[in-house]
Amino acid sequence: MDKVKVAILGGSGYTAVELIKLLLRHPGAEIVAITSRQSEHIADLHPSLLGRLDLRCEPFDPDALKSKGTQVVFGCLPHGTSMESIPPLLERGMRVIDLSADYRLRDVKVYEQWYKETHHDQKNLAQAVYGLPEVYGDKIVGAKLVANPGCYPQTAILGLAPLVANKLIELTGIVIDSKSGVSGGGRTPKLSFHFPECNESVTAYAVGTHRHTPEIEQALSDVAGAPVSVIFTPHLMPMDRGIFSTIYATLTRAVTEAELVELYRSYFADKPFVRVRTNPPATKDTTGTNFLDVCVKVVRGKVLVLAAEDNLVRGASGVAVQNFNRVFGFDERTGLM
Ligand SMILES: NC(=O)C1=CN([C@@H]2O[C@H](COP(=O)(O)OP(=O)(O)OC[C@H]3O[C@@H](n4cnc5c(N)ncnc54)[C@H](OP(=O)(O)O)[C@@H]3O)[C@@H](O)[C@H]2O)C=CC1
Ligand SMILES: CC(=O)N[C@@H](CCC(=O)OP(=O)(O)O)C(=O)O
Repeated sequence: MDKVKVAILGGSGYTAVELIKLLLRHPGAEIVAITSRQSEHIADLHPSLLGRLDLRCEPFDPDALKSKGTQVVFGCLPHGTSMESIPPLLERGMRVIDLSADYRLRDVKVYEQWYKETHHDQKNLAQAVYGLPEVYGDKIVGAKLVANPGCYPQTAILGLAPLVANKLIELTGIVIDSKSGVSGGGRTPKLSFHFPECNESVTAYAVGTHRHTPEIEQALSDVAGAPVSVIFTPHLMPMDRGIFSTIYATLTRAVTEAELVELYRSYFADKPFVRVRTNPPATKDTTGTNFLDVCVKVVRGKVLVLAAEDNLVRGASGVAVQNFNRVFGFDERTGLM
């Protein structure tokens, strides 16, 4: 089988370099182009790629990408920028897996409310598939535009899916307390991520306003078949990478921890990247992998879910490759195990 020809947008960023490393190991993918506003060799932008990929970054030009035979483009751009770049790629018949948030929320009004930006590509929003394979797996097969999920939402959605699918918790007032490493904010410099600002310190941010709230609610409402509402609070942790979420919900009936562990094991039995554990996971257990580790506990009548992942792999580039595998008919695990 010929390799699928791949292009990547936003070459200098963190998700791009993770994606490049994963795709270099993928037997069915060939990177034919990387775009960047910087006309540099990719190994000058990311020295870890020295000797592994001999490619100079190029300016974004949809016709040039098409002329190289590109079949799929991974967008590793900030939200807002992504929706400007993607329409001409789709028009030229290339598929897109977008790592930004621009195509995740089905309701454009919800996007504009939470992102405080006008959505410029409602046409393609209508055909986008939310790329969380464990929930929307069949819809991703052959999709033209995949909206890769956010990093935090994956821990919350997968952590809660078995409970909401089985109506075991109240669907309002679910509390999601999440912590992220600093790479979650990308490579582009921001003051709050400057080493002396965030090292040896922990803080919450975007309290009550974080844009992942509606994304979590949209997916969990799909799983529940009824509206779900959550209180989501992210925290910045002085570590390079990793996300840890502690989730609290109220049980609708008495159930033992052993029954819940069994439920989680059976719900994720055919989902190779979700590992159900009986002890609390640690971010380090998942570093550099596409695994999302989850543990469920019952404490004083409440259910607690503890979930950990690597924000750059499972939270972004790894799940993007998982989606690539689904779109092009590879085994879901290809290049990721
Ligand atoms: N970091 C994470 O953990 C996660 C990130 N995401 C999402 O993935 C996307 C990429 O994130 P990440 O790699 O971390 O971000 P980075 O800031 O590390 O990289 C984004 C890249 O996009 C390019 N870029 C930035 N601004 C513009 C602009 N105005 N116009 C054109 N290109 C621009 C730059 O590349 P160049 O200079 O080469 O042009 C930049 O390096 C974002 O949408 C992010 O929200 C999703 C899940 C997790
Ligand atoms: C630590 C940190 O700043 N994290 C980022 C998460 C970014 C991300 O993955 O989200 P999108 O793809 O939805 O932008 C944030 O909270 O904005």
